[in-house]
Amino acid sequence: MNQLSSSADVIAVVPAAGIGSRMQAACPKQYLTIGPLTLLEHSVARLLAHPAVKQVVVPVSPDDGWFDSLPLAQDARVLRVTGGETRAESVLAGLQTIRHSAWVLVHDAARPCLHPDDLARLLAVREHSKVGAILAAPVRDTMKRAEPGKGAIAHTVERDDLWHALTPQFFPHALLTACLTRALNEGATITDEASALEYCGYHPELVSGRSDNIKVTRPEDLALAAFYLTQIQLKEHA
Ligand SMILES: Nc1ccn([C@@H]2O[C@H](COP(=O)(O)OP(=O)(O)OP(=O)(O)O)[C@@H](O)[C@H]2O)c(=O)n1
Ligand SMILES: C[C@](O)(CO)[C@H](O)COP(=O)(O)O
Repeated sequence: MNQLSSSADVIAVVPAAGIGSRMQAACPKQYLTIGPLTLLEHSVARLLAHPAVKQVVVPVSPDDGWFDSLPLAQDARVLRVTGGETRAESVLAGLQTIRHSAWVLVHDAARPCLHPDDLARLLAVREHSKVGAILAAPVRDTMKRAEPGKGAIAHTVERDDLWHALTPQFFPHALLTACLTRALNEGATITDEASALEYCGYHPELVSGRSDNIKVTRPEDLALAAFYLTQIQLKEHA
């Protein structure tokens, strides 16, 4: 990738090598469309709309047959790399292509509704933090822990201080790469980037984010994401 002009610049990794099995769609969900664009294109565009985000690395499946047909593939700011068997391995593959960026953002391709204000507040964390932060939304519902393997309630989970982890997640490049590498090498269960830092003893900050920053995961999520994205874009162009 081109050397960045300033250490203030940020590179994003947008993991897009999943198959979207829970979506039960004809193609991986990152290539489903809202309006004229795929979820991937919406997610990348919302990151590149911020002036600090200079480049985006997109890990895709080795046999991905969709990415190269997108206009995105011709954008000099976007680099396709080969993803891994898990989201964490895909993110690490993306991180390993980055040479000159002190901080990195990781954002799910399946989260097209990122609000610019949330992104700006997350990026501001680097002005005071050396560990980084994630966007997160406080839990609203009463949370239940199920009895393992049964459709019955074991107990209610205390919801004070309980948050939904969202993305983007924002960390020093060297710290995230080191923590993710160690966590994967040691067989830790890593479902987001913050869990790799937690595994290594760090405590990333929680930046309260909008609950409409949903991850399109199940069939009913696509229409909701389309509604939220339309609402955000209407306000941006008001
Ligand atoms: N090996 C993988 C698995 C997932 N992802 C990406 O990580 C993001 C969040 O993962 P998830 O929502 O679980 O996507 P999928 O794994 O595709 O969905 P599913 O679990 O339903 O198959 C998605 O953008 C997905 O493309 C990835 O880059 N590499
Ligand atoms: C990273 C993430 O979106 C934070 O909530 C989530 O962990 C991704 O989980 P998935 O099962 O890979 O969708």
